[in-house]
Amino acid sequence: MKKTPLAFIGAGNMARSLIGGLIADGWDPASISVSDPDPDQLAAVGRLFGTRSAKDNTSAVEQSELVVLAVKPQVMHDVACELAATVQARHPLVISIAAGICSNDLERWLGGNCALVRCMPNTPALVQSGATALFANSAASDDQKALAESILRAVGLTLWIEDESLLDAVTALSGSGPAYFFLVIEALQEAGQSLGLDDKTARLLAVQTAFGAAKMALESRDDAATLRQKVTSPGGTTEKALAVLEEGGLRTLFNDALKAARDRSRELAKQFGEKS
Ligand SMILES: NC(=O)C1=CN([C@@H]2O[C@H](COP(=O)(O)OP(=O)(O)OC[C@H]3O[C@@H](n4cnc5c(N)ncnc54)[C@H](O)[C@@H]3O)[C@@H](O)[C@H]2O)C=CC1
Ligand SMILES: O=C(O)[C@@H]1CCC=N1
Repeated sequence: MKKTPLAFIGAGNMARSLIGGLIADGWDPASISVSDPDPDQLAAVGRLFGTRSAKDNTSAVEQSELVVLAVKPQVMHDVACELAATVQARHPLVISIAAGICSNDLERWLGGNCALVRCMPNTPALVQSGATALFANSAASDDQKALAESILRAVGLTLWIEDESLLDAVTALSGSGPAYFFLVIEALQEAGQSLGLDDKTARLLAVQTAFGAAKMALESRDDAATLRQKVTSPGGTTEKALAVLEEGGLRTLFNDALKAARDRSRELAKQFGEKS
């Protein structure tokens, strides 16, 4: 069992996805301390995973070598300032998963000279199929980078980026991305039902088709466009459906959607990152 003492600050959706994935990968729940001012959230995580519930954020960090900040961007300033003294005394590696909040703002709030990895995971981490891009600040050592990578790799694919500003694009693509695919599954299910399939049948066919397509895209040597062409028989059914999607502007819609998410990530940085 892996026993590096970890703290999760915030016990919400993303913390649960990461903790669930880590435990499934063999992490000892007793080495994970979690804090959250909402007693229901904290109790739910303890019940689900058998992690330790800390009485507050500071005591969670006091016992840990690695701290994952899993709170909303809106509260990151207050949480980081509250933890600054403990972080300066113990020098844990700090990992932030917050959308938008830049490493230099976070480092300043934590008291300066602090090893920091900023990353953008996604909720499929819960089933160890996450995708995470990571960025390390200059204070993070190679060993600390390797530790951060090992945590996120336990819950899926990891890759490093050198240019922190690209995390806004990563957030738009893979951070928010599971929601786009869930929407497509919902839409396919509803369309199947409107053609007469019962809801269970429509759901199963939509979900398994999404899974099969993703698995093929991951495992095949062909790119997505080639795989799409192989489904599309000339004069057949797929051709008709794809023509409707292309004429409806699906590509433009996704382009606009990702731009909107990227811009919101930039706004979050401005809105919540300028505090001293
Ligand atoms: N949900 C997602 O798919 C993803 C979220 N993120 C990022 O993860 C972070 C958390 O997002 P979610 O888990 O979705 O939010 P959430 O709202 O589910 O969880 C946030 C948790 O923080 C707790 N909290 C609030 N104030 C606190 C404080 N002062 N100290 C400690 N805990 C406090 C809340 O009670 C809540 O349980 C955000 O910064 C978000 O940008 C990143 C990748 C994907
Ligand atoms: O919607 C959000 O702001 C967060 C960041 C990426 C996914 N969820």
